[in-house]
Amino acid sequence: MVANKVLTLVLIREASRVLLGMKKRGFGEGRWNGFGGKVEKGETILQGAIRELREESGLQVTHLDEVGRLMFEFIGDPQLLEVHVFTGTKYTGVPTETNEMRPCWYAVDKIPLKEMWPDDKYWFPMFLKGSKFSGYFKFEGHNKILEYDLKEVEKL
Ligand SMILES: CCc1c(NC)nc(N)nc1N1CCCCC1
Repeated sequence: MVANKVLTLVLIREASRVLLGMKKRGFGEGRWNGFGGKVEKGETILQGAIRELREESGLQVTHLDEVGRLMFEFIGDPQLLEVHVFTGTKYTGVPTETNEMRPCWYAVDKIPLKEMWPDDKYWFPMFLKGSKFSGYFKFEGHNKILEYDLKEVEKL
């Protein structure tokens, strides 16, 4: 039995814009996404989210709210990915390009969904509405969703 791989995804939001990063290498390269990655031993999921945001964007936050939980299965890979999605509005620092990510603010009505992971077009509207959401996506490769379910929830 292979344990889930726990990952974080942080979306920093201001009134009418969201901070995304262009992934410059590795998993998800060439796609806009929030900031995040693996949770390391000895840190909580929230601490991992705060760390990845700082490492990948230069922004520091003291508080994040968990707004979503997404499970991903990739056909042929026994390890499920468990992504904890967070949002925050209060930060210090300025978005800074790193060797992982090139940050850019996007207006909420101009989110580049076609240049993002295919699942985003399903849950991003829930994120923008301020809903909490929980979902599962079965991928074949990195571009094809074979099946999914997704629902808005009162409580994660
Ligand atoms: C699990 C992959 C993934 C994905 N779908 C497949 N969709 C989005 N938006 N982000 C993802 N992560 C966010 C955590 C860090 C890795 C990439």
